[in-house]
Amino acid sequence: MDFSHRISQHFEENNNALTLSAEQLNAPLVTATQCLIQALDKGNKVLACGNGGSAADAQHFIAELVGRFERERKPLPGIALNTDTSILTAVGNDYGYNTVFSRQVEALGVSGDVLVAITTSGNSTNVIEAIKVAHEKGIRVIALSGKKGGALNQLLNPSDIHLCVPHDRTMRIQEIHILLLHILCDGIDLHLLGD
Ligand SMILES: O=C(CO)[C@@H](O)[C@H](O)[C@H](O)[C@H](O)COP(=O)(O)O
Ligand SMILES: [Zn+2]
Repeated sequence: MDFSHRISQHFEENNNALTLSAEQLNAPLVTATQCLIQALDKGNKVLACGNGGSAADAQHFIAELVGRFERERKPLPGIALNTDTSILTAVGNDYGYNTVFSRQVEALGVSGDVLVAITTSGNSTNVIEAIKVAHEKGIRVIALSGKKGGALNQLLNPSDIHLCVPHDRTMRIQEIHILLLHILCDGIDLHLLGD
């Protein structure tokens, strides 16, 4: 078994995906950074959700808002919708798994908030349902996806922001999603604290 060759292939594939993402996602990342800054400056909050690895990414991002990123600053308001097991099990059990995020957007979201919706396929129904409720409530959506965006292409509004990683493998998409979220954190800190 040639592990060494396979490992090299992972690095090379990641590198190629990263180069393409840098070319394609700079402009939407600027818009996403401005969207978050605008909401936070007005006192609004950030909601985030995703499944599996994307659930980890959502809570990682929110921890960097509420806690801190690289430098000391005030805590920023955000809630990861995939972290409360009582809500997830009650809503999942009583209303179905497809509603576990949308019901929380309904309960917690207000106009002017931002929903960071993370799905590598663009097709997870519970994330899609959360986006639909966000639209109903005047909540702007920053969607992180891959695999050409899936159902998000039909669903997102012109005022939403789509950060679609140009790759088809879930792991490569997730690796770049965490970079994108760190770039957004850095943009917020740059606005609040300067260079
Ligand atoms: O992390 C991984 C695979 O790398 C998995 O846990 C993965 O996140 C799960 O299969 C998710 O359910 C995939 O959902 P999505 O990205 O298509 O919305
Ligand atoms: Zn993963």
